[in-house]
Amino acid sequence: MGKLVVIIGGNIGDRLMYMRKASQLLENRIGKVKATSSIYETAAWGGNSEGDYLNQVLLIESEDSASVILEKIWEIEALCDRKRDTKWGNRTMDIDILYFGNEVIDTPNLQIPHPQIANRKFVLEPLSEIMPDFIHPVLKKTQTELLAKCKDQSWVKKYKSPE
Ligand SMILES: Nc1nc2c(c(=O)[nH]1)N=C(CO)CN2
Repeated sequence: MGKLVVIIGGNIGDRLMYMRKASQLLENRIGKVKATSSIYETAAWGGNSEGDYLNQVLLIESEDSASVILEKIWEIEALCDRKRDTKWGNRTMDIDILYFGNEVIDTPNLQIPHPQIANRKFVLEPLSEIMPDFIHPVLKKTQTELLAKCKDQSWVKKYKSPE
């Protein structure tokens, strides 16, 4: 059983609906969701996005290998109306693997831990909420320590659902 940590998010369409749909599909196809962060509203990171994102981190127990998980994630993104898109462009749903236990994987289409974790507040804020003491298997720092050292100035705030 591997502890999979993913971040889900999107910035176009009915953002909350896509977050719920993605969580449900992750649970049905990949494994039981053990913990979820709050949903955060976050400034678009990178040059090509227009609207603000919703983001959430999920901890999932899975029996699949990392490569099987990646294929399932691509299917789930497609079911959430994800179109072929530009790097860092607008999207209805993006699912990124952040950690898979203490595994370190470095292949062209899969890098675990995700190489940008330490640079992104929209990732470290929800990670610190649900697993503050988890030690990054390469950087050897906790999520709280990484957040404290992160230089990203973009805003990240808890999202209050309109309903
Ligand atoms: N705040 C935020 N910005 C992004 C995000 C995201 O999930 N959140 N995803 C992107 C696609 O790689 C590009 N920029």
